[in-house]
Amino acid sequence: MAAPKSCALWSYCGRGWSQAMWGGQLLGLRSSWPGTPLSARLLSQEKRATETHFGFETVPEEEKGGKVYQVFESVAKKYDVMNDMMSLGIHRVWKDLLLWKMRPLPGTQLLDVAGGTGDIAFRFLNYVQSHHQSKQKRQLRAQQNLSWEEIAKKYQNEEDSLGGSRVMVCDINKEMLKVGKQKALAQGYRAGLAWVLGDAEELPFDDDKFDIYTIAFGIRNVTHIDQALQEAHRVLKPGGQFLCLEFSQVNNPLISRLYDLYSFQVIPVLGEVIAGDWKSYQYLVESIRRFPSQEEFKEMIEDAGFHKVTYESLTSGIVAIHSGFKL
Ligand SMILES: COc1cc(O)cc(C/C=C(\C)CC/C=C(\C)CC/C=C(\C)CC/C=C(\C)CC/C=C(\C)CC/C=C(\C)CC/C=C(\C)CC/C=C(\C)CC/C=C(\C)CCC=C(C)C)c1O
Ligand SMILES: C[S@@+](CC[C@H](N)C(=O)[O-])C[C@H]1O[C@@H](n2cnc3c(N)ncnc32)[C@H](O)[C@@H]1O
Repeated sequence: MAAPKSCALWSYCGRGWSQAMWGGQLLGLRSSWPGTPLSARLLSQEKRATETHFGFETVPEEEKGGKVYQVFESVAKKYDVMNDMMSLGIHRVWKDLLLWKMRPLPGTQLLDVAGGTGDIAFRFLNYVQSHHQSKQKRQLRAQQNLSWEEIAKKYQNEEDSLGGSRVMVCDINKEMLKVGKQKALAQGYRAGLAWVLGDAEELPFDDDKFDIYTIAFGIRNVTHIDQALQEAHRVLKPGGQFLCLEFSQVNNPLISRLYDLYSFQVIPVLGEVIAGDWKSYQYLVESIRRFPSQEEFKEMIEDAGFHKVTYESLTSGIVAIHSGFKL
């Protein structure tokens, strides 16, 4: 595996360890195993406290980042086609709905974390461009005395066609970003778009920098979700919005049974047949089941300091869009 050499991965391992030490001490105070020396008890509890989940597997915290990296390195090239096949295109509707909920204003600075192959960023650029163009058309119609040269000039300026809006795609995985950049090139996205390698738990940006932070199908894969939420809060400007699209909890028992059947019996098979990768798609469905419910995740967002936290369940709760504001 080509694990990222950036210090980001090392430093979050570092933080994971110190958090675990803290957790271990807390557990140590509460525990009461007779006959075991204190040092041994603390050591064993520290060890347990550094464990986390990778799907249904229990792994040491410091190993999760590398395992997640391997998954997305392995699926990167087939990622987009897999999503269309597995969801019968429904993931496109969910992503469109995220944009409709966002309703970016002219000049919006968006940070799309775990942005992968750029689906959210491209939708953002389409949205701001089409809204800016209709506004421009209205203005041009109002200015009857402009020459054709002046009109043509207005349409030619690519940067201007976005009304000052920009999107930064940030992802920890080089291969996902590589596919995203190739897609951008092929589909003609250039202006207002930047790609950066970075960890959601330790974002390489200053405080109070972005108007909107999005994370779509990304936060489930992060080792310390609370840390990623705090980072989201830090980099947003006051008044900025946090938006997260993620798998959630199905609220209808019949659909839930069908959903389980489809998830566990069909998805890994599709993963194997289309991407030659059963394990990564087994991880996908397991990680979905491990992710907190709508209400639990709402609380976590509030704990990170966000206000006016709400969510909307889509497709019977298969996914949900969470929103919060930094005040
Ligand atoms: C490695 O990590 C990852 C890799 C990735 O490629 C992607 C992600 C992140 C995910 C996204 C970006 C989103 C796109 C990906 C997905 C939606 C895949 C995950 C899918 C699920 C967890 C299952 C839910 C899927 C859907 C709601 C999409 C619609 C699918 C269907 C309606 C299935 C229809 C298929 C058949 C009828 C084929 C035959 C199936 C069987 C024999 C099995 C039994 C199935 C049924 C009885 C019907 C299936 C019923 C449901 C799925 C429930 C339907 C519920 C409603 C209509 C409300 C990543 O992290
Ligand atoms: C399922 S993909 C989602 C991609 C895209 N947002 C979409 O909706 O199609 C999950 C992405 O999260 C990224 N990721 C996982 N852990 C991360 C972390 N700690 N920091 C940043 N990105 C991460 C993966 O590399 C992958 O590209």
